[in-house]
Amino acid sequence: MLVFKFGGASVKDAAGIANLAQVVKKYTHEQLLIVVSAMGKTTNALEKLTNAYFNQADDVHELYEEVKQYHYQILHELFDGSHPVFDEVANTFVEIDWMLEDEPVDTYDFIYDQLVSVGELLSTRIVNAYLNQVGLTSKWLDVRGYIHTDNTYREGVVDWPKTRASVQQDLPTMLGKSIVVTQGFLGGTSENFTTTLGREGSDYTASILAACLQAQSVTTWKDVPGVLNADPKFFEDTVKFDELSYTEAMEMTYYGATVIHPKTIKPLQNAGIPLLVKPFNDPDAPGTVIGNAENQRFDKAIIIVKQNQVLISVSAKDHSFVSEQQLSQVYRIFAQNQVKVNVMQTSALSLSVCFDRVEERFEQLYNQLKLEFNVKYNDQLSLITLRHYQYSLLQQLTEGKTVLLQQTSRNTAQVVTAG
Ligand SMILES: Nc1ncnc2c1ncn2[C@@H]1O[C@H](COP(=O)(O)OP(=O)(O)O)[C@@H](O)[C@H]1O
Ligand SMILES: N[C@@H](CC(=O)OP(=O)(O)O)C(=O)O
Repeated sequence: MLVFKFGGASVKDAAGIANLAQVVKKYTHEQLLIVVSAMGKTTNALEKLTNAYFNQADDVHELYEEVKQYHYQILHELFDGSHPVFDEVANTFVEIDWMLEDEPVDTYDFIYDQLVSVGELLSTRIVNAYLNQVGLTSKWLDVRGYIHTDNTYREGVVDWPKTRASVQQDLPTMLGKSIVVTQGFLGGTSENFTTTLGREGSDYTASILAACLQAQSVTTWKDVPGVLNADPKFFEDTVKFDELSYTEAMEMTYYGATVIHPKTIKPLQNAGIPLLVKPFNDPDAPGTVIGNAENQRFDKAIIIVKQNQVLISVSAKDHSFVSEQQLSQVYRIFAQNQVKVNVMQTSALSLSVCFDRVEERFEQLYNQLKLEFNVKYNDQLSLITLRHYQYSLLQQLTEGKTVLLQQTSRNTAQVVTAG
């Protein structure tokens, strides 16, 4: 049994969905579970809609119409107007209609998940209908009844025993009968509310389902030839890895390589399932196999750049030395605000922490820190991480930039720069 994951870029238009079907056609001799993300940039559009609705802004209906138009245009390109998928999609939009009618009373994170999740519900309806239309028998599955999470909205924590039991109970029989198409990124709470697993979490969904089903492999179909030593959107002369160890892949994604969601690798490593990263526009190309590759040599360094970073500097109000108690207090505040620390450095009198600027969380984090400490910060920074680096590359990448923090170990160098 194989698990395929198709991300937003692969299903961004009608041609993408037709291409998905062509890829799937090559594997009809296998049992196939297909995990699909929201189409194109739908999640970003739904995030905007959530913000507008939460703040009761004037453009709520305009933003909603844009999402609708985008989906209906693709539907009209793929299906005859009388196809039942039009009703399925309309019924899915009704979930948004109901929410938008009332004023927001729940928390932002709760509302976010109920609205943003619609992207994956729509894309899977469309993909499933299209596969059936071209003769690839497939069934739509609501993943929210299978991936059980707690109620940490926007960052649902998976209840593995419950998830494993549900998945193992129904999926093997379903997969024996047809292809199964389901949503990435989503989970469900015990009260049947929708959760999401964190932005770009569909890779993680594929990994969870594969681990529960002891799948042969997971393939994530991407717009790149495989895992490269750097993001080709920002660097020229990148090289593709034919193989990569689970450990190296975990390190890369932990430091911010966006090609795979960081939570994806561990469940696959535990279950000994390889992760294939392949190009959706050249399905026969070998891509990258992430598995038990050992003693790998890295002739070229891996470069990971995270933008929109904040470097905050915290010191005691009484100007005393940084103590373990203060360190734990600072970490507690970061954890409470669900802000992940990317790099941390202490000196005698201050503690510097680098993290992603997430607008909805930043203000509260800053205010809480300010209550207990003296706080200064710089923003709009970049965090450059190099794995298997040479000193000359570090110099080259930081040339002409102001370095605000630097940390190096034998394998890894991290630099926070302005600009
Ligand atoms: N080291 C890397 N190797 C390959 N792609 C990378 C790397 N780092 C970042 N990327 C980016 O990851 C993108 C593919 O991942 P993503 O956009 O999450 O795909 P999808 O959402 O379609 O699953 C590429 O377009 C590329 O810009
Ligand atoms: N649609 C969600 C989940 C996801 O994983 O998407 P993608 O596979 O396109 O990165 C997001 O954009 O966050």
